[in-house]
Amino acid sequence: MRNEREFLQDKDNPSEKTKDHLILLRRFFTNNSIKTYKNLPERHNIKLISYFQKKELYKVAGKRMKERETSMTEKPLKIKTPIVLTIAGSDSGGGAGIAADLKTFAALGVHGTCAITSVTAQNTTGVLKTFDLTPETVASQIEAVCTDMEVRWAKSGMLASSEIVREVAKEVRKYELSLVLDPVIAAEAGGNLLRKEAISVLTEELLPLCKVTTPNASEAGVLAGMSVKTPEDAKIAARKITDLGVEAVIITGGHLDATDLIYEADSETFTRIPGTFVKGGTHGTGCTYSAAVTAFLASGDNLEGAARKAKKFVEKAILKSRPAGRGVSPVNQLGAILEEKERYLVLRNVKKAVSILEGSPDFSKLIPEVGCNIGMAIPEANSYEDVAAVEGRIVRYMGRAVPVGCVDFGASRHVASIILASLRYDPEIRAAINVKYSRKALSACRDMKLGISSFDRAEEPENSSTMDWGTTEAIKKYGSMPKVIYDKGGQGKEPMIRLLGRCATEVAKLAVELAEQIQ
Ligand SMILES: Cc1ncc(COP(=O)(O)OP(=O)(O)O)c(N)n1
Ligand SMILES: Cc1nc(C(=O)O)sc1CCOP(=O)(O)O
Repeated sequence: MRNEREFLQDKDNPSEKTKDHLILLRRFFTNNSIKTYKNLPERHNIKLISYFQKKELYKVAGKRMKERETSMTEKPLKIKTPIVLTIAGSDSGGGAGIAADLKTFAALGVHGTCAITSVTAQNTTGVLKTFDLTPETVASQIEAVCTDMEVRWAKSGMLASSEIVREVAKEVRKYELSLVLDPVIAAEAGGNLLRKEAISVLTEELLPLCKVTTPNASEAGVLAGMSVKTPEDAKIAARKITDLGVEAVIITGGHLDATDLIYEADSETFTRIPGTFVKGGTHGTGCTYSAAVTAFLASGDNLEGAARKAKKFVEKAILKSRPAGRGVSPVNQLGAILEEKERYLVLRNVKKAVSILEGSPDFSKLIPEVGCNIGMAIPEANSYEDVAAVEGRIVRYMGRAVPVGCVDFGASRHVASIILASLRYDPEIRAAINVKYSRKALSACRDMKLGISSFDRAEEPENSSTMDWGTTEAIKKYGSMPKVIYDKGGQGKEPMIRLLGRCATEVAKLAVELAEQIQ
């Protein structure tokens, strides 16, 4: 299909012209508003075509007009956000209980509501005092939420007393809630959260109404009446717990081998979900996990899917925890989800940067023999997996810059090392590209008034990583963050120029500008 100008300049073959013209017009109407229709005949010089079918034009226009009318009269599409409820205690330290639950719900895109069972005076060192609310207060909150909003999935945390457990069981029946029960018995840092006498009420009156329960090893031990010290014990305990009437149990492995164990009573199946022990604050982990399982189930995941996603989410939330207080720091739910968003933004930026490079014929001349890569890191990156770059690098092919593979995290070593080293000095500098070294290129960098520094491979100590050491050396020598770091190579090592910046598109534009300067 020719473009409009080629078409109008072609004075031969009117029948082909008409056919092409009609296709052009159809495209026009598909892509543009009907209002511009009146201007169309002049633009397309319709008189040129003797048997231009006006009818055809009107047919297309009419159809488009009708489509627009119906789309305007249709009711706007309602996308439902799941509404979930947490029935739990408050933690004045903001790490566990409803604070953790509501943060988790918000991070995972469901609307969270709450019924508070107990107010705890708590911080990172433990629970100092608890003030239980009356069962009536708890029931009232559940009623307020459930009579107004469509709540299907709920979770329970700290239930404090036999009376509250009984009341919650009544409300779960009344509103036919699908309940995820986190059997909160004590806080990790110390302090009872469920009275001893309430344990049997929990197992006999509430547990049989639940879809899932999410104990850790010691809570599973209490529910099953045995000690859970090994993965084998966990299997036995899981069966015993479902014998109490709950449909499924997930015994979290944080206190065992980091593997979670799901047991579903109906199918009598065990599923193991391996994980890794991660370092960071863990206060609120149990609450966050059960809230995440609830949010994923409410969003339509099956139990295994919800459990897998919840585990990953909690691991990230632990990694992202921030020091708070003198005891166990709380997990960071929003940090966990923001990192996902950052990764998406970084991927998008690197992809855009690659298309800037692909679109510049001049740039291909700056590609070194070993190829070039462009990378960008997420904020606070600390591993290659936190830097996105081009798999297999960018090479020169038929006078053009061609990315060999896709943009992905973990795709670079050299450029990623340069970025990770730069980040340590200036967290704003998150992107880099390597380009071919030449005296001309270096002097163009000077003309462009870019701050330049360098390192000498001959001075590199043994057993160091060249990129990490070289970047660090160059930054130290310059006294602040240079825009350009070069080295003149070494035995079997190509000399190289690296351009640094805040994002991948910034360094891509800089590289294209440099390429244009040295033409
Ligand atoms: C009010 C309140 N509810 C529950 C807990 C227990 O939270 P959990 O997530 O199990 O975390 P740790 O307390 O074990 O860190 C709580 N502490 N407070
Ligand atoms: C081989 C090589 N050396 C570079 C340097 O800066 O010295 S850049 C480079 C190519 C890019 O590698 P990657 O895909 O590992 O980032």
